[in-house]
Amino acid sequence: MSRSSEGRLIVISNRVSAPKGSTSGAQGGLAVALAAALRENGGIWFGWSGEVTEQYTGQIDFQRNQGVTTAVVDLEEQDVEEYYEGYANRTLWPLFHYRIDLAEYERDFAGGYQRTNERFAKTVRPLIEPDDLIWIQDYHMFPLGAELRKLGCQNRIGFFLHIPWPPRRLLATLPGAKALVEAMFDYDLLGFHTQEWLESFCDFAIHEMGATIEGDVARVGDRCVRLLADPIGIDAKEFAQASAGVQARLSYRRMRDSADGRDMIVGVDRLDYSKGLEERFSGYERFLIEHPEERKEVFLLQIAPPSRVSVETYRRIRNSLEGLAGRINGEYADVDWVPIRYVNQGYSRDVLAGIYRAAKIGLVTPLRDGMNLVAKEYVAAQNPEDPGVLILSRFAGAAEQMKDALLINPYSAEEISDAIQQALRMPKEERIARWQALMDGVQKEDVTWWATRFLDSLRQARPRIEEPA
Ligand SMILES: O=P(O)(O)OC[C@H]1O[C@H](O[C@H]2O[C@H](CO)[C@@H](O)[C@H](O)[C@H]2O)[C@H](O)[C@@H](O)[C@@H]1O
Ligand SMILES: O=c1ccn([C@@H]2O[C@H](COP(=O)(O)OP(=O)(O)O)[C@@H](O)[C@H]2O)c(=O)[nH]1
Repeated sequence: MSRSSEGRLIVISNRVSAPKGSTSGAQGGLAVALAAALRENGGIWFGWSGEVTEQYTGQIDFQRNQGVTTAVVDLEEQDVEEYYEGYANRTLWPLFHYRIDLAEYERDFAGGYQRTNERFAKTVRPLIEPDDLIWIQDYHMFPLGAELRKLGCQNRIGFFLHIPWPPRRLLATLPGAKALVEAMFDYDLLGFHTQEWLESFCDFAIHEMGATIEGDVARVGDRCVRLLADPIGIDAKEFAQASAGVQARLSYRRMRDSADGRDMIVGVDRLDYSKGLEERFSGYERFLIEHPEERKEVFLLQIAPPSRVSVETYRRIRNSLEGLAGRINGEYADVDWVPIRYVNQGYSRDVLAGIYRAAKIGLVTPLRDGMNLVAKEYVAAQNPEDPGVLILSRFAGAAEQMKDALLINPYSAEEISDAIQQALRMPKEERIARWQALMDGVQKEDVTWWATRFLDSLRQARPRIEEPA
């Protein structure tokens, strides 16, 4: 990453993980990526501590860990309910994943979201120095840039969206959609994982707000913002190393022993309705029905740690998935074989690396996903001489880069079933050729490439000039 002499990097995101070494805990890929960028540039990572306090004080807890300074604040119960669980995860998350049937439009959520973003802005503002580069992450914080501007912040501010941008007609159902997009013109740079999400943003801006697009700049009246499609990657080198480490070797051996000669198919996802887990199980069941001769030759290991458990839709998906796994196992299992091993526990990425490597197939079938880092980790963990096959949803952001996977429509049980059969029968030469092409991409377009492209582009933005009072 090209280090700038210009100033520090201030990263702001809802979740802040103290980096304890990228593969030592069950931290997501985003946390790893941001920690790497901060180590490189120096600076501060600000956000919510994940803790609840009786009354918001704005008191910051600073910590320094492995070259990264984190600065976190506690939120009030009401903030958590309205901002995180409410507007972020009951309104925006379903809407941006094309599930308006699940999206809840409540004034209290919108109000709490705005209030919490104002609180974040006031709290972080005194930490910002004139030369700092500010990088705000994700849908929890759309209005934060505008709030910082109101507090006189003239720094270059970039925003990166980690989830899809929905089609215009869907976004138009959100009360206050225009104001939300309007606020995005206070940023200097907007980053999306894919060209598709970027074009959907432009479509809304053009047709609902009268914007014009000139090259990579969107303009509404006298306000403009630069746009960048910048797919996030993983730390491929480190992940490949981790998959040769002790933890990974142990988990690889454990899985091979317990597989007892059968082929393992693996899925690893937060327990989230966007990940298409029910459709995945149904596709796998279709495979068992269409290929009875394969029944005892394979099994599906689905790792699905619970996520956002205080939100009702997440409790529902957990119940329905348990029911579905139980029914499929009840119907097809024998005394010496169960078709699905369904695990609600999270594992460290070292352990996951060994599990990925032991799996003949990586089954990644989200109905919509901003990127999906698991798809990239699965590829990075494979044995180059005998790699497994990645089956990937066309509707994951990762599909724009990973064309050598077996790309499927996750809504079609038949396509999932056919792809499983094709992967199991795939000759070794084809597996190696596909894997090599995928691995080249995962290595080249890694997490450093992602952060560097974004930050270089942000640095090129013209600094804003203080308006005369
Ligand atoms: O913080 P949580 O509410 O527990 O959720 C975990 C993260 O989920 C989302 O991840 C997204 O970012 C990934 C990295 O860019 C991407 O690969 C994936 O497709 C997205 O769903 C969310 O956007 C993060 O903010 C959350 O921390
Ligand atoms: O038990 C688990 C399950 C997942 N992950 C990590 O969580 C991240 C999930 O990222 P992805 O982009 O696939 O989906 P998200 O959960 O962010 O929507 C990946 O780095 C996984 O390795 C983990 O560390 N332990």
